Amino acid sequence: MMSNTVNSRISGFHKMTPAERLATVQRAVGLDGASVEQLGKPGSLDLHTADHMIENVISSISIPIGIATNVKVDGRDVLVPMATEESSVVAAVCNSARQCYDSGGFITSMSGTLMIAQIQLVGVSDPKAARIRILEQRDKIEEVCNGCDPMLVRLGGGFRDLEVRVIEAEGGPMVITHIIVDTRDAMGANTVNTMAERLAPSIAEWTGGKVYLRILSNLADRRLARARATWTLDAIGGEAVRDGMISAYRFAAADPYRAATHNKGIMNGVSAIVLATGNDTRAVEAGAHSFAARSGRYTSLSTYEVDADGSLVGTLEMPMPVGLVGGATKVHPSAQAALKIMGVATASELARIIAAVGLAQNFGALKALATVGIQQGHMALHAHNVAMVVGAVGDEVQRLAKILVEKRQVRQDVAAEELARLRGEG
Ligand SMILES: CC(C)(COP(=O)([O-])OP(=O)([O-])OC[C@H]1O[C@@H](n2cnc3c(N)ncnc32)[C@H](O)[C@@H]1OP(=O)([O-])[O-])[C@@H](O)C(=O)NCCC(=O)NCCSC(=O)C[C@@](C)(O)CC(=O)[O-]
Ligand SMILES: NC(=O)C1=CN([C@@H]2O[C@H](COP(=O)(O)OP(=O)(O)OC[C@H]3O[C@@H](n4cnc5c(N)ncnc54)[C@H](OP(=O)(O)O)[C@@H]3O)[C@@H](O)[C@H]2O)C=CC1
Repeated sequence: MMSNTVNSRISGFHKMTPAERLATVQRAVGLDGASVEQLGKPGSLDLHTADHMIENVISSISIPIGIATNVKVDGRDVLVPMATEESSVVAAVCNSARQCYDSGGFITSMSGTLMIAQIQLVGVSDPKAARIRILEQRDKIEEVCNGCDPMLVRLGGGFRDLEVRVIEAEGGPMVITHIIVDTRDAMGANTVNTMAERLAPSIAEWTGGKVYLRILSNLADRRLARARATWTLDAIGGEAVRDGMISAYRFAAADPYRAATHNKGIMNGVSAIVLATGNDTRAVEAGAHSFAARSGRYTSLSTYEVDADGSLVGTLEMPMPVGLVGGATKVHPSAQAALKIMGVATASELARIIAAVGLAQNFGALKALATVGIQQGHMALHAHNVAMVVGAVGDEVQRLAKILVEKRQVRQDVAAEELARLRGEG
């Protein structure tokens, strides 16, 4: 990890103004003036940069970046930037991380930074022999792949392994070659796609078949990020809360209808950091859901158990193909600033923080669901959005949201009536 030492335990951070929060983060991590200025601009992506990122640009949309406090990962406090449009997501992470801070925070690990590219071969009469013929060429394949990206090889990455599978598909067997590549600090899609395209003509030549697709697999199961945390009974409020949360997990483990929502909750945290760092949200989401279905039955990405002391232990394991270079990560100035706030030096460190936050997010939702219900906390924060939808401005937003929460009626019709009353029109 990079060397900035930070204390993520910041009580009442949510009560500050955005400018005060930015100043607090600046002080906490020693953020440079240019990054502070960048994050402080009203719209933080200039049109020139935007115009070179994607096609047909007319503007850019701003999504709020919130800071998750109280997060400790592998003994290091970290302030985590999260880009999300959904209220209560950031608050939930702060609250969950606070409850495991004193029991060690999050312990994380990573299986590696390996990505898989697939080459699809059809039209071979002897697919089993074709498979062996491709495997015989391992040295040649390694040479071709590494020849595509000498820079990556210099950085310690490059070709690592070869797998060839014969799959039964409609219309006959297909021979699917997997090249497994260490892409280091890049997510690696472009890197491995180049290798697969370069290799494809040789595969056709060695086998006499026809190659169609040459593309990475988003089921990045050689790039798993893992996190675990312990929540003591004192921290979470007793056995009944713990047992309710375990039951909630077991529900998700057993039922795909529930697992989809359970995993959506995990992705609230995961996608928010992936987006804040300019990484590919769709790639991580596709990996998460395909990994959740790897046994043939869609299930929970996280687990919850009771340890020998009676505490609640949560774990999360999921593909985390994110990078610090490549794609938009280096291009988007806010993504660069987000990385500086976290003080990460490698893609693996980023992936591990994301896994920790995914677990925190899941814990927060399960705890609310197993106790008071999701609406109490979520709707209290969502009330601000409802207030703005009906036209509240300035301090009306806070005042109207408070009235809606007190009335336990966070609804637009009620908000409109109450706003009129506030303005003395009703
Ligand atoms: C919302 C809370 C945190 C309130 O929880 P609370 O216990 O009422 O909070 P509190 O006022 O006692 O404050 C405790 C701490 O929470 C944090 N906190 C408290 N308020 C804020 C705030 N405004 N902004 C930032 N942080 C906040 C903060 O860390 C604070 O400590 P302090 O700083 O005061 O020392 C809680 O009810 C919660 O975690 N709820 C879950 C919310 C959630 O999961 N939202 C996601 C959207 S719903 C969804 O999409 C997914 C879902 C639910 O369907 C997934 C699933 O089904 O599994
Ligand atoms: N299905 C999917 O998910 C797909 C996703 N994508 C997109 O691909 C992009 C990501 O591809 P990616 O390959 O990461 O991007 P890039 O090709 O932009 O960047 C990777 C390259 O950066 C260079 N590099 C510099 N420093 C490092 C380092 N420390 N570690 C590793 N590489 C380094 C490498 O060599 P060199 O300098 O020689 O290039 C490497 O090949 C994203 O935008 C994603 O949206 C694209 C297609 C499909």
